[in-house]
Amino acid sequence: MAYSLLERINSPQDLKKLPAGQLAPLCEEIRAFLIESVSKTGGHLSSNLGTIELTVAMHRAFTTPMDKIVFDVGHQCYTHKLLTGRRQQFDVLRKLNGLSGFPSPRESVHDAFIAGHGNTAISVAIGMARAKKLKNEPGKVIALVGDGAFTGGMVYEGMNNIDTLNNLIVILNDNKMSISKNVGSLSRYLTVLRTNPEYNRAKANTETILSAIPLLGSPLVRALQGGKALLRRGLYHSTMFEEMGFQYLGPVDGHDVIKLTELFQNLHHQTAPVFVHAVTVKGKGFKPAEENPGEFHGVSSFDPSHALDPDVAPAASFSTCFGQHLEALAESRTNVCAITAAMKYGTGLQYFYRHFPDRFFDVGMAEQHAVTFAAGLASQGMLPVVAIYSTFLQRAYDQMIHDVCLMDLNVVFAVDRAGLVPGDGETHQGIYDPAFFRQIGIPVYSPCNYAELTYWLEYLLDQGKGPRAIRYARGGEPETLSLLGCSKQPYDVYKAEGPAKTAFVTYGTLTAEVLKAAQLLKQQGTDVDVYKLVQINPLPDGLCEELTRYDHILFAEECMEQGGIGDSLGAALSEYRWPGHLTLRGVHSGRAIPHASVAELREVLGLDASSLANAIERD
Ligand SMILES: Cc1ncc(C[n+]2csc(CCOP(=O)(O)OP(=O)(O)O)c2C)c(N)n1
Ligand SMILES: CC(=O)[C@@H](O)[C@H](O)COP(=O)(O)O
Ligand SMILES: [Mg+2]
Repeated sequence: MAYSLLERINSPQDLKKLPAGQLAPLCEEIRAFLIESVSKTGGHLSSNLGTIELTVAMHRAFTTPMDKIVFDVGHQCYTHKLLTGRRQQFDVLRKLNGLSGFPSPRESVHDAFIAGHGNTAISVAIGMARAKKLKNEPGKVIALVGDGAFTGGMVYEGMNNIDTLNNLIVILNDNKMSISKNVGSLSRYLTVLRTNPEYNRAKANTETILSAIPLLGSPLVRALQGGKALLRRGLYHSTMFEEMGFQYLGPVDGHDVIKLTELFQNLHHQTAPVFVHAVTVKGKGFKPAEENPGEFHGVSSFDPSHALDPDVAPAASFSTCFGQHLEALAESRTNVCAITAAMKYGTGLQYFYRHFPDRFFDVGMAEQHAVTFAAGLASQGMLPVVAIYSTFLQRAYDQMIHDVCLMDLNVVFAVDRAGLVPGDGETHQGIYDPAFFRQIGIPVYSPCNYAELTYWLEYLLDQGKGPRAIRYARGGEPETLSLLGCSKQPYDVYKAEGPAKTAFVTYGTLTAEVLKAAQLLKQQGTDVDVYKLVQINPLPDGLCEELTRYDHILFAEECMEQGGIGDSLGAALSEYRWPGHLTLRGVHSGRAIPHASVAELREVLGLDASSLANAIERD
């Protein structure tokens, strides 16, 4: 398809030169381009289709990089990237050395701040706006935040600190969706704002009447927004956002690019922090995505003419295996509850939800609350299973210590996306949890295939006591690991044919690479025994004694090396005054992990079979 207008936009300045009458046609071209391109590369689709007009209007009314546009989560930044000179890179979206799927200041001066985890944009924007004030710098800071992101507590911490920053603009992109339908009282409140005529009519009239009076209008409007809450409340229902110090404008049509542009251009005269409530449709303009925005939130490549069938069962994966087995276990274990932080389908909990809706809790993008909520449940005898991606669990570090461990409460952490993940890049890697669980003292189990996940999940529910974690990779089990069957012991040894003075030690799906490395070494005449751990913290009893018989041990893990499980093995072996040589292979801090396939990431990090085999040869 020809994109005659879009091809004329190679910088934000080009957009400003476009006649106003061509803005809506440009948005349609962007929409068609995104459907065509993302259907080939995969990526985030429905969120980006829903923010095209908002983004065009922002770049029409504001001037980056002087004005800062801060995206919350950042998965909806594709139009922003198209308008800032990166159209030609979309064929390598989320690919090694290609375009990131999230904002990245390393990629462009127009990307104000990195993003990937939600609820951060308002805090970032306040910091930037305050810095502009302190440095007496011109320019606005605009935070684009979704309604799903508004279910996270940090958003309220930020709004509590907006003070009188009249260079701050928060745009709420309200599409009633998180990844699945948005949840909680905030979502219900936004529905009132969208539909209650009191907010719609009274607000618009009051603002229009008052700001139409040139001099009197603005001081009076200022007074309404400022301390004169009683006066304001006498005039109309004030919104939660006004009570926090914003001038609230909305709800406005988030797809009317002309009106949005006019609104944003008027904000150059703002006298207070402004909150724009935009209403959009997630998946706008692509019928299958409009009808099923959750299915099209994150997509792999697909044929746009044959939309995904939402009733088709998801492919087998660790998440599906976890979700289906937890559902089965919960039948007789009536104290088991399941908690997700806005990732019902991502964690496979849709099965539990359909069977036990009363014991299922989607708390929104609120991982800290999820963990402490679980602690509250456990303190009263329930057995909560908290299913959170490794990367998102990072933000509940204190809650795990303070609210779960100090009282030794019965909480099971189901840590999904544990290890390297493709596509999402540096903000989403599941590489820190073994180190922080080890530091906190939470037992961790790492099944390498579905059979082990099934066995050890049941074990942890029935035998475990206090906080405990089971972690598993994104996607499906490697064929070679499925063939290993289920290790019902804390660790297993796969002996070489001949006597071995070298051992590989590893856990999880990286075992597939390690077994391949052992094969490569065998072909070169070197026998290596392979130890596969399931219980990784604390190290299993008897492991260290057994390992002291080797001269050389290579420990490989798809996690941070510093503080990782290899570290704990090193410490344990030194207590045995083991004279041998330990080689650690993991992820090193300070190394940005690019967006790429897991196989490519393992090569980049030296965790692929040949690198591991060479590590033995070399050392
Ligand atoms: C802290 C955190 N938890 C969970 C996620 C996973 N996640 C990515 S996008 C998303 C939903 C975002 O909804 P919203 O902010 O409304 O944006 P929309 O996709 O509707 O445009 C979630 C839960 C995340 N990125 N960060
Ligand atoms: C943007 C975001 O954080 C989520 O959409 C995340 O990309 C989901 O990851 P999975 O694709 O592994 O479920
Ligand atoms: Mg949303």
